[in-house]
Amino acid sequence: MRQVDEFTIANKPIASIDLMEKAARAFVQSFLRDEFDTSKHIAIFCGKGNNGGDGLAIAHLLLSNGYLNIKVYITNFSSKQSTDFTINLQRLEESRCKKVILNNAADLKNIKADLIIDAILGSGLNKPLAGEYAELASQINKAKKKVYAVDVPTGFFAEGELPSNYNGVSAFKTICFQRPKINFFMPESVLATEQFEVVEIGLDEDFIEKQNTDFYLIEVRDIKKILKPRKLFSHKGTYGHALIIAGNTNTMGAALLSSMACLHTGAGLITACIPQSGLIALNTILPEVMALPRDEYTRIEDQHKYQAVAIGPGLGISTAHEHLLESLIAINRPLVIDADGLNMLAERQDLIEKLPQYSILTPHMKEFDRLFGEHNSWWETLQTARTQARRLKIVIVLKNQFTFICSPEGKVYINPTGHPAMAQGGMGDVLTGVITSFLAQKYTALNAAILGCFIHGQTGNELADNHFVVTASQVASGISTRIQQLI
Ligand SMILES: NC(=O)C1=CN([C@@H]2O[C@H](COP(=O)(O)OP(=O)(O)OC[C@H]3O[C@@H](n4cnc5c(N)ncnc54)[C@H](O)[C@@H]3O)[C@@H](O)[C@H]2O)[C@@H](O)CC1
Repeated sequence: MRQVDEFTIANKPIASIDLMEKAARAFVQSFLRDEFDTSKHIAIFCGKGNNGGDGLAIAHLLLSNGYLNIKVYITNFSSKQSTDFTINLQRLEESRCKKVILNNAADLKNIKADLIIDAILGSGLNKPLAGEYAELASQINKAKKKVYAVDVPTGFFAEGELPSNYNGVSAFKTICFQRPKINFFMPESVLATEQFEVVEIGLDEDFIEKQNTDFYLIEVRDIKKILKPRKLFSHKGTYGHALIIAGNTNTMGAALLSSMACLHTGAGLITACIPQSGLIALNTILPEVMALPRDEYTRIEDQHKYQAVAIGPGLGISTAHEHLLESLIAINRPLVIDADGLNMLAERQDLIEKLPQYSILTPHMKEFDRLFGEHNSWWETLQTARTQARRLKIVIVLKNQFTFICSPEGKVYINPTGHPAMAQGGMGDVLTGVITSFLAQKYTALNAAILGCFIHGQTGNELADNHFVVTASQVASGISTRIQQLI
């Protein structure tokens, strides 16, 4: 972002102070959508770098928007101050804004404010907080006020391994500039911010797009580019035959949910390979889906007739199932492997080495650790996932609130869709069905994973608008409508 910032200033008719003003305006616009009451007392904490410069510009703008109870606290913990901070400080001197200089954190007796804006340190953070900065962050947190952070909460690293003992500011919301920081997608970020919103500040988009990066945020426009409409004169054969090997006596629902999702995502034909005991349920609930009874099964005959094969949801672990997995891997055609398929793989590390290229693994964090060893942080987990995806030439879908899709080329695609209302059993089975369906329809493994995660999460998001909890069945049956809206 720093490079983009410099490029924009050098190549667009915009001075850095004006870019700061645009950033402050964008922050204030977003802030005003949440907080309308102009009688609120707002404490704005400013460092002396550009993050602090933003804070001063925000103070100025809030004053001109009728917020008269603004108090600006300036941290005087270092002698350095940025040019744009200095300019904005001069501008603020001319207003009636109350200012307090903090020479150390102890100068702050108590914070008499309804709201706090944190503009102490932003993306310039280059070491963990210590001394006065750490003390000030602790005092802000102890005040238990609603905190809005400017760009990045003070003390939070935008990228890289997050320290386990976070000691920075804990914000209610971070309003960040132009692009989300990668670490906002890590579960550990909840300690630093409950939510984040990205606001556009006019940085050069063409230049951003051309930057060399291994991290990509999946956006609607990407999905629209990948999705193909159904063609005139096409028939069920056009859209592939998916085989879903799933379900067991007590977990038949997993097979049904996966198959249902596969159906609503548009595969031409679907066969569910389930135990005899599930046939009545399958024929009753999903008459469109064919059955391949699994009782004595250790091999899948005619594997070539399936364009996509998934194994794992609710499958159960047994020697027969392990043989089945081994024989599928031996055929050397890409597979989608989930749940017990992954658990069996974890017990057979030799099979991991033989995984067909462009297979898709869909582990949650625990399954991932069983496969590739324990990790201490999400950043570490993500690095292993990238390395393994590249080494084995597979796609790894690392499931979480924000799912990371690691490609065989070592890139990471971050899926922004999904909702806490979806945190319920069966949701992963549905995702497997959706991805398998896209694979059957001849999307590449990477695109099937990207489409699957995005559309699955977006369907959940839409449902969560009107539901406290969104069930896996609801998501499965809502997928088709969502795809149609995207196309
Ligand atoms: N393109 C962009 O990203 C834009 C950025 N702007 C703002 O500029 C900010 C970045 O500004 P700066 O680069 O001046 O950096 P900061 O304002 O984040 O930090 C100021 C200085 O603090 C020092 N510092 C770092 N870690 C420290 C620590 N742990 N303890 C004590 N001191 C520490 C560093 O020397 C750093 O330069 C962004 O977060 C954003 O708010 C906006 O004004 C406009 C556009």
